[in-house]
Amino acid sequence: MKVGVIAVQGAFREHIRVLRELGADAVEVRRAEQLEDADAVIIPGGESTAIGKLMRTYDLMEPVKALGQAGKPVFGTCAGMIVLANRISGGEATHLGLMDVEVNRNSFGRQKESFEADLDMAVLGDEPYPAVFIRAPHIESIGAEVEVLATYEDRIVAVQQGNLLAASFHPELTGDVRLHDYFLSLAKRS
Ligand SMILES: NC(=O)CC[C@H](N)C(=O)O
Repeated sequence: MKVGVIAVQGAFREHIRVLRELGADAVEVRRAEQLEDADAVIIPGGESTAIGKLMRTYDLMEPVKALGQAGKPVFGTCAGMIVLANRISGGEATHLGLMDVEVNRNSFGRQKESFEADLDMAVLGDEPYPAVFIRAPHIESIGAEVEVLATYEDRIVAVQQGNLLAASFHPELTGDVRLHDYFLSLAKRS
């Protein structure tokens, strides 16, 4: 199982570490060729404007879009979720626009820069999932094909649309590998 992690900015090293711990062949992606035989892709957290700009500069937008449209799993965390969205509140220009969600970029920002919260996520079992939020976005609205996986204080913070997965928080920063494991299970099925 080869998983490409977009490695232009942000927390890509942490994703690579978790994926390798789970036995996946994780590779840092900075060139389109590195995505050629990828079974799945992760877009990490960081800063969405920077990630979007660098993905365009390195010609990574089209190949990632093509993988997602071909049914390969794509997981966006925090800024990566913003990069996946097809609407950004305030009318900002979108990036990949693959996922039918509207995101609010800095909904948990300023007053609460970062925090941890236990989330109920039925797809991960009964045990609460410890989520780390850092200047986190949330999902304001979703299309008909999108399933809510978790909410925090009535805000949607994790979603799935078939092969596409997105979370407001940073699953690569907690010791809990269940969400990466779930993502890899989607890749095995596809
Ligand atoms: N930790 C994060 O990835 C923060 C994302 C940030 N709010 C953005 O707009 O890109």
